[in-house]
Amino acid sequence: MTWSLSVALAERAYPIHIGTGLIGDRDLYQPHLSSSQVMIVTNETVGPLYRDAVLGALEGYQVAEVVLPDGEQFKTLEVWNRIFDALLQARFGRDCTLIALGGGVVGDMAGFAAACYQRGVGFIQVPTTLLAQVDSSVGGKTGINHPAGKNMIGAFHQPRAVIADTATLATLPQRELSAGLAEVIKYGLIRDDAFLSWLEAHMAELLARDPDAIAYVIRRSCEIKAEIVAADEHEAGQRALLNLGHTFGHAIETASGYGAWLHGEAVGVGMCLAADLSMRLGWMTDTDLARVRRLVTSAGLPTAAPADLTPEQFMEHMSVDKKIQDGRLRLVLMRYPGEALVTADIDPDLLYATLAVASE
Ligand SMILES: NC(=O)c1ccc[n+]([C@@H]2O[C@H](COP(=O)([O-])OP(=O)(O)OC[C@H]3O[C@@H](n4cnc5c(N)ncnc54)[C@H](O)[C@@H]3O)[C@@H](O)[C@H]2O)c1
Ligand SMILES: O=C(O)C(=O)C[C@@H](O)[C@H](O)[C@H](O)COP(=O)(O)O
Ligand SMILES: [Zn+2]
Repeated sequence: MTWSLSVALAERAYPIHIGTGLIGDRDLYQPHLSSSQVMIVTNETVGPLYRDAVLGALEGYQVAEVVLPDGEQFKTLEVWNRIFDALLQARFGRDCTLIALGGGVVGDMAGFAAACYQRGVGFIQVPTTLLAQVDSSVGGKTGINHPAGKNMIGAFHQPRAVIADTATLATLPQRELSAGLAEVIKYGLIRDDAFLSWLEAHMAELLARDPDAIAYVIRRSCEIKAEIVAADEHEAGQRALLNLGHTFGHAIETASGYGAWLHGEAVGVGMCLAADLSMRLGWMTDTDLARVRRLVTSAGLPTAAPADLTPEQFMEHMSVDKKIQDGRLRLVLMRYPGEALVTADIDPDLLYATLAVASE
């Protein structure tokens, strides 16, 4: 069974295909290739597993490949530049197409390279992690990290298509599966209490990789993300809700120097901290907070920040958050599980109180 949905962005609308065995389906790629020149951007883990399937779909095309080192710590300017070296070495022109084959790190870097190469070329997302299939391959946020902050250098550049082959998840390590579930939980918390209840009831099936359960959460997550992106492509408003847990989570990732914490793990902790602060503000109840923490735990994710990250260090890292306006920190918090909001109206003492218990 294949589901296809569309990200409704007028002349830049694009399909998201979700199903098993899609990675080798020539018909899904062909309409989105601008010429015979195709560059596969992958990493040293995913390339050996799935490049042949992609190559099978591209017979007759002039295909080149660039293989990046694997890990969040390599989402850097220096490593990103290797994509341009490869494109120039292959003498690829403005009508080439990039294929991002891998998780969110490869997708963000390849997408940003596509945004910049010769001032912009097309790219196709072929996400191979749960996190990338439910979140990072959709919506056109691309970029790289800076030592001082996550995703600090980047561009909005939408893919031409997303081809999410759920069969690729068979080789994904369990820790990475859990990391992907953090972003899935996020969608429930920001706008779908029924989905949240469904996740509570089916977490064991998801962790056991039941194919129907996995396909359902990818589809529902992509539906929610596609709807939000279509309404607010450049994050002028409601798209910021997709950042629930990320101001705290990005601080954890940056403080740890990238890589020790998976993005999804940091976001899981971040959502617990957002729930804690929402409770201190009198919005959520302690029952709601316990529910959020229980769900995050049930997905195999941590709920506590590193013990050596002080509130002052947290604040320092959070002070470069991209949602800051007029020098004021804005956070995504929750009125209750299933309804999030963005607010700058944050009592510093309550925020400090949340950060002071972050590692508990
Ligand atoms: N652009 C966005 O909207 C967006 C959204 C969420 C996250 N992100 C970014 O995505 C990144 C996290 O993505 P991620 O969680 O996919 O991490 P990742 O890209 O590092 O992939 C996780 C690990 O799984 C391996 N892997 C990938 N697919 C595999 C497979 N099928 N089988 C076996 N191993 C496989 C990778 O090599 C890597 O070691 C972060 O940099 C985050 O900032 C971006
Ligand atoms: O697509 C979005 O918008 C998101 O915020 C999705 C997030 O899960 C993702 O981690 C994103 O890269 C964070 O964006 P940033 O602007 O805070 O770097
Ligand atoms: Zn994220």
